[in-house]
This record gives sequence, structure tokens and C-alpha cells, in this order.
Amino acid sequence: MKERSEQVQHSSRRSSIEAQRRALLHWLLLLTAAFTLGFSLVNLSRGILFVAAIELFVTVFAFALLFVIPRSRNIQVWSFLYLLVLFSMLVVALLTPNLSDKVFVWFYLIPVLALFIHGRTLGLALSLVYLAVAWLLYYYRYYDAPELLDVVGLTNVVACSLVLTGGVYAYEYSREQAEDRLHRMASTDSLTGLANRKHLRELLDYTVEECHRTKAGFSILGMDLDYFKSVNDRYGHDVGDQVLQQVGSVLEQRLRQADVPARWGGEEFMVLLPGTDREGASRVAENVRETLAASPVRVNGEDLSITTSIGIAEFPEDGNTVRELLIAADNCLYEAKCRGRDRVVNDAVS
Ligand SMILES: Nc1nc2c(ncn2[C@@H]2O[C@H](COP(=O)(O)OP(=O)(O)OP(=O)(O)O)[C@@H](O)[C@H]2O)c(=O)[nH]1
Repeated sequence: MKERSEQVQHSSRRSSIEAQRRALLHWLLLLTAAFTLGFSLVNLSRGILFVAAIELFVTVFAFALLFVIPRSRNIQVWSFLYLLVLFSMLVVALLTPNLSDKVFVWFYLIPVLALFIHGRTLGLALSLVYLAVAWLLYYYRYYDAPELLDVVGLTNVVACSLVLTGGVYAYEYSREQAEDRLHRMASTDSLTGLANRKHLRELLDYTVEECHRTKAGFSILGMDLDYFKSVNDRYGHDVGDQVLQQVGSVLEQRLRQADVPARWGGEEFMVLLPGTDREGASRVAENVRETLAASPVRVNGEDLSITTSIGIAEFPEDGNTVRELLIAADNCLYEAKCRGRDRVVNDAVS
């Protein structure tokens, strides 16, 4: 749906991804602090002091991030630093002579963490860079231990990390797709396929804010079908639903790409017309009203005509806030109903 609408959906998606990553990072930092502290104590007791000190540093670093991240506006940099510090600690452990070659299994965590906290694209790029460095260091560390560097050994090391990276990437991809679908469903009216009330409300807030900044204008149309209750009463709810779908498709057909029609609730619709003044909005409203009146719904061989009353409000003349504009459009709509329905009113006296 439309450029502006996509912008709003995109920014609401971004903030939900950000919140999810913050929560994930919180748990990862707790786990990191706990495990590095444990390893630090073990290495301290074994006398491997340098590694123990590095691990203790990572414990403190992870613990500090637990306080920094909730207060930070941009967590991307901190996430990047967290991964780098963790990776550097693993490098030190890998290159330390007395530690087991099994230390390398911890590198398999890097692609999992990178993809979870940085998302698919950046996460994959970081994973491949870190893994390539880890493979080279593994080779350098064990070049004098042929039993670890035979073809089978090396293939296992490389293939396992690639399979793991591919698996987590595929998981992230399907999770993103599912999230996209959920976001679309949450902002769409299932009967008409138009934007729903919640989504248009967000769009109106965004548009008012933007127009205050840019000094641009816009209008809204508040629409209410006439005598819709009698359609339901006479023909049943299924026909009523068919009428609502017909209104949805007329709005989709008659409006410009930048305009956003929405189902406001029941038999009420609302349209956002960016960059349109009162006169322009009145022409669009007349056009929609006439098209609807000329597009009857066919029921049992009978033509059921649809008429609508429309009220208009223009920003900033009729209101500086979304609330004021909605009240102004509603007053015009009420006036249209009072004057006999099937008409457009753009100048109600409140
Ligand atoms: N079929 C169907 N009907 C709905 C839906 N949502 C609301 N309605 C019906 O819409 C009707 C609205 O009736 P009223 O508010 O009296 O409005 P009206 O009959 O159009 O009268 P005026 O607006 O004064 O012209 C009620 O009968 C609701 O049950 C829906 O999703 N499907």
C-alpha cells in the first residue's frame, strides 16, 4: 500500500525489531557475563592468568553493557562491539598454548549471535568475515598437529560452521517473512483489504507532524454509507459485507497512488489525501460519491444502489491536530446526513 503508508509501516517495524533485539541482547549479555566469569575462575585456578584476566574483563564489559544498552538510542554500535570483544576473547583462548583444541567449538556461536543481533544481511557478512578469520587462526594454531589438520578434520570445522550459518540465516529469513505478514495483517482490514483504523491513525499522526515541519497541507474525507442498517436487515450480513467490499474497491480504483483509504469501522470509511486542499478534496469526494452511486451491487438479479455521505476537513484550516481534524470532518459528515444524505459537505459550522 502506497509510499507514505509503507514509510509508516517500515518505521513501526523497525522499532519493533529494535525492541526485540534489545531484549535478546539483554539475555545474551547475562549469559555471557555468567559463563565468562565461570571460565575466568576455572582458568585462574589452573594458573592460566592472562586468559582468566581477559575473561574477567569480558564479564565486566558484558555487565556494564546491561546498564548502557537500555539507555542507549542506537544499540547497533554496542552490539557490534559486544561481538568483537567476544570474538577477540575466543581468539586469545584459541592461541593460548595450554588450552584444549575444543575451544574452537565456541566460534560456532559467532554466526548465531551475529545473525540474531544484526539481522540477515549485516549478520551474514559479519559471520563470514569472523569465520574466515577463525578458520585461518585454527590452521595457524595447529599447523604442527597434523592429526587436527587432515582433510576430514578441516572439512568438519569449515562445513559445520557453514551449515550452522546457513541454518540460522534460513531461520532468520522465515522469521522476517512471518513478521512481515503479521505486520500487514495488523494494519489491514480483512474484509475490504484497505488500511485499518489503527494504521490510518498512525499515518495521520505522522502526516500532521510532517506537515507542521514542511508547511504542506492535506485533507481528509470522512465517509458513512447511507441507510446501511436496512441493507443488513433486508438482505442479510453477507450482502452487507459485499457492499462494504464494493466500497473498498471503488476507493482503490478512484483514488491516486498517494491517497490512503481506510475502513474506519463498521460502515465508516476515511481517506487521507496528501497535498490536497478543500477544493481538490471536494472534487475527489464528489467523484467517489458518484462512482459509488453508479456501481450498484447485484443481489438476486436486483441492483442494490449504494449512496454515501461525505464530510471534509483540511489541514491546517480546520484543525492543527488529528483530533481537531477528525471532529471537523465528523461535523461536515453529520451536516451531510442532516441535509438529506448522498452528498458532500466541506464547510460545516461547528
Ligand atoms: N454487513 C456488515 N454490517 C456491518 C458491519 N459493521 C457494521 N455493520 C452494520 O452497519 C449498520 C450501521 O447502521 P447505522 O449506524 O444505523 O447507520 P445507517 O443505517 O447507515 O444510517 P445512516 O448512517 O444514518 O444513514 C449496523 O446495522 C451495523 O450492524 C460489517 O462488518 N458488516
